[in-house]
Amino acid sequence: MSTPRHAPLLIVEDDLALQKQLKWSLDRFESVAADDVASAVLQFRRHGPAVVTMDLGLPPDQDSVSEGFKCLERLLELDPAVKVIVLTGQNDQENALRAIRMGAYDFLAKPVDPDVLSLTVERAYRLYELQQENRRLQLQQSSDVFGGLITRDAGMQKVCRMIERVAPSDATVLLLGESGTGKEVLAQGLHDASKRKGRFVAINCAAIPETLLESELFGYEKGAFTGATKSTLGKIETANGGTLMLDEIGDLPMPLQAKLLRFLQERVIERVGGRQEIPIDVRVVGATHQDLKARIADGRFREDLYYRLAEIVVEIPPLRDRMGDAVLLSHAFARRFATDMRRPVPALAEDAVRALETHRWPGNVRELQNMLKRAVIMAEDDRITAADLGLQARAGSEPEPVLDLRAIRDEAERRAIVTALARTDGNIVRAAELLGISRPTLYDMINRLNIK
Ligand SMILES: Nc1ncnc2c1ncn2[C@@H]1O[C@H](COP(=O)(O)OP(=O)(O)OP(=O)(O)O)[C@@H](O)[C@H]1O
Repeated sequence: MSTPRHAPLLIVEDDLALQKQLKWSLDRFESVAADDVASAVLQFRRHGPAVVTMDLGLPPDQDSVSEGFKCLERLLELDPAVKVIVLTGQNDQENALRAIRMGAYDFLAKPVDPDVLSLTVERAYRLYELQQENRRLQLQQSSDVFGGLITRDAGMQKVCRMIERVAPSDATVLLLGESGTGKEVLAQGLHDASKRKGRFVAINCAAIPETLLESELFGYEKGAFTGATKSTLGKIETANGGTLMLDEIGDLPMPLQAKLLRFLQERVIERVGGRQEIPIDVRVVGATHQDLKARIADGRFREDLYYRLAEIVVEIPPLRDRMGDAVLLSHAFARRFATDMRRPVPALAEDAVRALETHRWPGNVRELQNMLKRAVIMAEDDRITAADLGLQARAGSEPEPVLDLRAIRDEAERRAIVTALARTDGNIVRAAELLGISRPTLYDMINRLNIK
């Protein structure tokens, strides 16, 4: 195995002859040396070693182990991932174990067998590298592709993985989800993960008057209409080489739907008032909260355009269906807004948590974000209450979510048994088979759960 380029071996040994010997027997590893705590810390800061071999008896008190333990503590403080191999005296089991308890990777008794030492160092390097790689992968997974998107919900995480998977392709993606569910965040994430060189450009088709939308999208030539004093690029051309997000595409007027379809088929545009066809390489992401199938049935959306846009359809779950996310997001937003406002980060009071868990979130994450901003401003004594959120706990309006695991388990078991019995028309033997349990166990459960 070769030495990792950026992380040398640090040898801490005050006996210079021994230091030399160690360096020599470990010469296949790039190494630096130190002979006391101060120089070890200095070398550590300078070189960021992956592995350290260390004598416990260091000056000024070579006969005790106090300096050695001090050194071990300091190095692990600087990098808890570093692998320290402690070299102890013969029969010094107690100190060896103490070092391991403090976080040392391994110990060897002096005089050290060079082959054993070399092997131990190599193993330490391998472990260090694996842990680094692991950390790198974890960071990548929770990377900023989604610009700080927060979720622990399985459905939403599936959406993120799906976006990451389709990102490198050129497929047109249609994001379906209620307002405020994070469609724009996901479209931007798709662009970032695609590594396309051009820009991410978003246009809200519902927010621009129909008369202006065509020139917004396709651009115009000088003199195309009154006020067109110079040629201007449209959003499609601006996004050339990148990604174009057509938000609220369900609201695109019919004449523009025809023009967009032509663009998606031929990948060329003509600016308003222009005659030249301009080839464009752009990844298109459509997004809408509308039911496009219903709009097709009503004759308000072109079916052929739908199939051009819907190469990949991603359905984004509304916030009320994301388990635990409302409270998770609330903590995150409380932290963010309080930090921005240079105020202490408030805690969520119990009635606030309950109200957050039961609210229906018609405006999804955007609604929650606004609510938390207001609450951080309103909150007194570092606590956000349901009243600060403007969510009065409505007595009896929603049942409180059950958190009792036994009750949840009983309910799930009851449902499975009732379903199995229904499927097998009350046949206990077949129901037990279906459930993967024995017949007596099924009888016991039927009794315990009081299933009639
Ligand atoms: N999971 C999330 N974690 C953190 N912030 C989020 C998350 N989802 C959305 N947001 C934030 O909520 C706001 C609304 O998100 P976004 O604009 O992406 O929603 P949208 O679905 O595109 O809304 P609309 O349909 O109304 O355009 C943004 O400020 C966004 O940063």
